[in-house]
Amino acid sequence: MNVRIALAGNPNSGKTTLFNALTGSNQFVGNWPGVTVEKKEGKLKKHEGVTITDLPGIYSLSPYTLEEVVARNYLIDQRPDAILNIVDGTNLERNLYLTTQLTELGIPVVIAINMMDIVKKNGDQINITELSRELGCKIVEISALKGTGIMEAAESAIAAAETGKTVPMHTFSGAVEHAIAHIEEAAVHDMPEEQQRWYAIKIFERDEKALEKLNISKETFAHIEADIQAAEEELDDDAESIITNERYVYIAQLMKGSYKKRSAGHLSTSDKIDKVVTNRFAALPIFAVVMFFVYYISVTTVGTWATDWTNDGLFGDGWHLFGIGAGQYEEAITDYAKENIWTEELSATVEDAAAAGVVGAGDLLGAIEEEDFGGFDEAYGTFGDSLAEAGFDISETVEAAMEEAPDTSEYGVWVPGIPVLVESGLNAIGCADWLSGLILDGIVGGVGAVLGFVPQMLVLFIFLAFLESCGYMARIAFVMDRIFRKFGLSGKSFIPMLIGTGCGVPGIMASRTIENDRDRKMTIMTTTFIPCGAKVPIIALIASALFGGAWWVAPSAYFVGVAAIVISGIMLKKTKMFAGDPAPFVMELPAYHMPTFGNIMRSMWERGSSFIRKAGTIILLSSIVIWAGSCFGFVDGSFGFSSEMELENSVLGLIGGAISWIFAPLGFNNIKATIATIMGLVAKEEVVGVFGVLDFEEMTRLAAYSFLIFNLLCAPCFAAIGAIRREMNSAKWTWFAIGYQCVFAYAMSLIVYQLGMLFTGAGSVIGVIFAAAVLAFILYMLFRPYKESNVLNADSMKMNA
Ligand SMILES: Nc1nc2c(ncn2[C@@H]2O[C@H](COP(=O)(O)OP(=O)(O)OP(=O)(O)O)[C@@H](O)[C@H]2O)c(=O)[nH]1
Ligand SMILES: [Mg+2]
Repeated sequence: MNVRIALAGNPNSGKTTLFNALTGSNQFVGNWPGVTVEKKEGKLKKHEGVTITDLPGIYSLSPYTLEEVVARNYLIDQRPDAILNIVDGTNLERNLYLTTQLTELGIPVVIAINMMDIVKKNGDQINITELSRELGCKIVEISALKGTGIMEAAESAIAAAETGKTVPMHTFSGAVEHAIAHIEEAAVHDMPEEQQRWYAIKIFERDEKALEKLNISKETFAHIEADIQAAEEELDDDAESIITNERYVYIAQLMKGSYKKRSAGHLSTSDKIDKVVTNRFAALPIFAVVMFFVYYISVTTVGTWATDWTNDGLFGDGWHLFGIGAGQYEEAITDYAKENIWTEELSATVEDAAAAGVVGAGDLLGAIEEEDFGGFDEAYGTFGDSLAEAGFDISETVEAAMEEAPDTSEYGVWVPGIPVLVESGLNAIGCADWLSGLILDGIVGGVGAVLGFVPQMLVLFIFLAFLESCGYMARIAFVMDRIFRKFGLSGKSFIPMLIGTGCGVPGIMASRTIENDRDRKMTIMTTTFIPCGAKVPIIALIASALFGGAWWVAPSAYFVGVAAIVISGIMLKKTKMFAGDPAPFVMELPAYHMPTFGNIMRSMWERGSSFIRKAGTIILLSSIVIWAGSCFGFVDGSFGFSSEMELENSVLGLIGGAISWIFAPLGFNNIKATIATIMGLVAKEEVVGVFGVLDFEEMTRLAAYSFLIFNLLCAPCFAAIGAIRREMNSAKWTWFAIGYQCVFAYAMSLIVYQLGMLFTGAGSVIGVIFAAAVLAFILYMLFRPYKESNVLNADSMKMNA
């Protein structure tokens, strides 16, 4: 026995929630319409040979958008053995429109009325027996979220699949039925009987896709056309509207007989919340504050704390178990530092350096004044060399004192970090030098550097999952529409960008819900400007290593992404390819609800686990490649391996050195930054991975920020480029998208770096002139009056070819 059951229903009715519950899958669920854009298959739990297919949501079987086509084609061409029609009980009337069409397909239908928990809470009543009799199929009340009734629904669908078809109970008016009967006779009588009615209705509606598929001869068609026109004349409307109207009349009558709403007219809690969060003036500030806190908490506070522990503890020297002994150590080391490190002489040197404006001296001074040894140690590690170079060498005092300093592991319960354990393990077995180098520097160092950021990302994903599944993000799409519209994108473009905060690949795929081809292309091109999960570590690394964990770095990266989208939208809209207004925004706003803990965790894990999987595969591999590239090279004129290879002589260094000039105008023409940027194309996590393997090399803050901007905005990783290729379905458009992203990133970094250098007083004349020219061009594009032209659309067609 092999039964195929398809879950079909309106967007946001709970299909995927039910699918996950029935099959134990982990498909993404969100509280807005259009979450699922591809069909997904799974096996029904505790039942042999039952396959369940989750489909994208559809409002009718006449699709408008790409993902709706996926659903319709599956139902019509693959013909599942039964359809489990998920109906949102809180929106019964609108949902039944699809039901009336599904029952005509000649496939057995079982209706599952979902969200019964809310329906009951609202005190509304649905008369199942009556409705079931009228529609001619079995109805089960369920709550996919709470898990009630779901197995019964699935089992009813299996039973329906085994016993045969659903008989459509609804008949259209006389004139229409007359025409349909004729059409069945003339055009589709050689089809399986149960499919005839559906095709006849579609032919009556003059549905292009159905007509295309059936290949009806000219004479037959003329004959049919006469029948259709007769009905149109009699009912004084066009065929498609006749069918639509009659369906609505039928549904209204169904509702009258089987649905009782408790109270009408009073504002629901959802409406009350919406009055505030979608308020014309307050909406954006509220959103900005919400996003600020999300990024601030996940990257700066909780995130930093968790990441510090993984980086310095788990993948570092080690940590105090449960913090036992940490306090004593803190006291001991502070006392020791006050006596031996922060001598008057050293403090004076640092003060002088700070007065002379040496980078990092302020951080050191601050740490000394606050008696914060951790902060001092970190700042010394980063800026010690630059102080020495500027003639304020404090290394002698510090290094000498550190020899005798109290050791963390003598206090409390000390758990050594993974590198320490691995190193002592390798030493114990007398491992060869190169092998322990590969394992420690290549694998543990590279993969560890990336994994260290996992906690931070998980925190971010929890917040995003909450905002998504409670329904807030759907409002933001609505609010953003008012703004996005001004620069040529619709609010619908916001959803892909939102999903893109996790990973660009599903983000790009989510652009399928956008009907208008031009809007969709523009969204695909700009979605990856939003920092994805893999870019978060880059932001965090630069924020902590070069900006001393400044609070504004992480939110600023997010706003750079949004600004890039806005600027690109305005500029692109003024080009030939994207001229024209975005399609009107239509999306229903789902009711708010409290997400379940399980759902949030699932969503977080969905996004986070791919990151961890990548660490185990592609990042592991490229870490090894980078390690090898940095250890093999030319020593004294001959090629070979050395664990003490100078970067400049290594293979990696030679490659990086050969092309680093490209980034000179952006301020980071050093070999590591170049290699990191290139490896970023493999996976953005690699940018951090490279610094992990190759150690962080000093950059000025301005150069680092320029490096950050470039890496945030330039072409995404290969996986995302692949997604762009698939969704654009054209090599030309893919190249155009990548080219645009890289050029745009370059321009932005150039402007920031060169004009920033002006403020430091060290700007170069040529650089500033170039940057100013680029800025002037962008401003010109932004403020140039907008001309619409018809000829231009032809060009966009050409590019599609
Ligand atoms: N209160 C309540 N909420 C539910 C129930 N079932 C689903 N939801 C919520 O409804 C929202 C939409 O659920 P999904 O499963 O993503 O809906 P879908 O039909 O797959 O949506 P698309 O993929 O967009 O077509 C989510 O926020 C769910 O948590 C239910 O029985 N009760
Ligand atoms: Mg879904």
